[in-house]
Amino acid sequence: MAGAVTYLMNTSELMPLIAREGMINVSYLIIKYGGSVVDKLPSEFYQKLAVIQKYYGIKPILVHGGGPMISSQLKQMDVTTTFVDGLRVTTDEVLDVVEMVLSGSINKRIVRQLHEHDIKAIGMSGVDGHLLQAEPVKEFRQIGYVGQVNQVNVSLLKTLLEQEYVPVISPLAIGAKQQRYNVNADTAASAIASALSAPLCFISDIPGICVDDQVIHSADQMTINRLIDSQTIYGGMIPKVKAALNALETGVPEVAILDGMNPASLEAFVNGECCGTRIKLKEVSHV
Ligand SMILES: Nc1ncnc2c1ncn2[C@@H]1O[C@H](COP(=O)(O)OP(=O)(O)O)[C@@H](O)[C@H]1O
Ligand SMILES: CC(=O)N[C@@H](CCC(=O)OP(=O)(O)O)C(=O)O
Repeated sequence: MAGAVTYLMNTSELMPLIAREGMINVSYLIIKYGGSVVDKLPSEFYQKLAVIQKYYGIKPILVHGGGPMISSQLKQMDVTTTFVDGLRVTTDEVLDVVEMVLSGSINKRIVRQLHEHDIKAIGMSGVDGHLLQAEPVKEFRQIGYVGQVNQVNVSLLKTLLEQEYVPVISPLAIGAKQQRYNVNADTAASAIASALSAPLCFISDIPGICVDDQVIHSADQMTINRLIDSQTIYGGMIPKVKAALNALETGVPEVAILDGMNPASLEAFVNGECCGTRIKLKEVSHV
């Protein structure tokens, strides 16, 4: 017990227990972290997660990626892999590897990391309990078994959350005829955030959206489209910003891209403070 008290005093003191202006006022928080940081997150990140759960009373849901690990496994197997606009071309053979890497090794590794930090966690993919139901993306002829989520089993999620579990979700989904789909982890997280109308943060290996090597702390739809057109936003950042905008369009109150190497950013996001890049549909003018 003495340990628990010391821990509380050593974090952001008791401040967050009192609601402050700007602090997000929600029950759930969707946190997506990508393969770029999955094995690099410092222990303080998980400590902050515990603080958010235990002292802010917010129920986190983790959605993870693992793109680089899938690519390296495919390489070991001599299978060539390609991407179209940040989405992996997914054949049946690739799908097997995606499921093995994401729902097998990465998902369980994250669950163990959470357990090490005294956080009750349960790992599952979108296939389990029909958590994420999907249909093929419209470009399926070009990119194969890539899905877009059309339904989230919210009642299953809520049952787990009520039991104080943190769901750790790998982004595979199930279709109408039991077909599995590979879903980009950013879009899976966005669909879950929309289904729960909960804030969403993307934890990545960069401090936010960068322009000329500088982080921009806020970006609206118009700015994002311009940055995509000029190829200032490219690769894996494209599905991320598209997922962010889609989330905002479907009722998600707050979306940000945060730096996984800065554990303070998660708590700053919850407190409504400046951190990473906040995505907006339209920049609000203060004049
Ligand atoms: N304007 C940009 N600002 C920051 N990162 C960008 C930008 N455009 C593209 N990126 C790339 O996006 C990457 C993050 O996307 P991704 O690799 O898919 O990450 P994750 O695995 O965390 O989802 C960065 O490492 C960077 O290489
Ligand atoms: C369709 C599609 O591209 N799926 C992704 C799923 C993993 C993912 O999104 O991982 P990151 O978050 O690390 O990018 C893939 O196969 O790489």
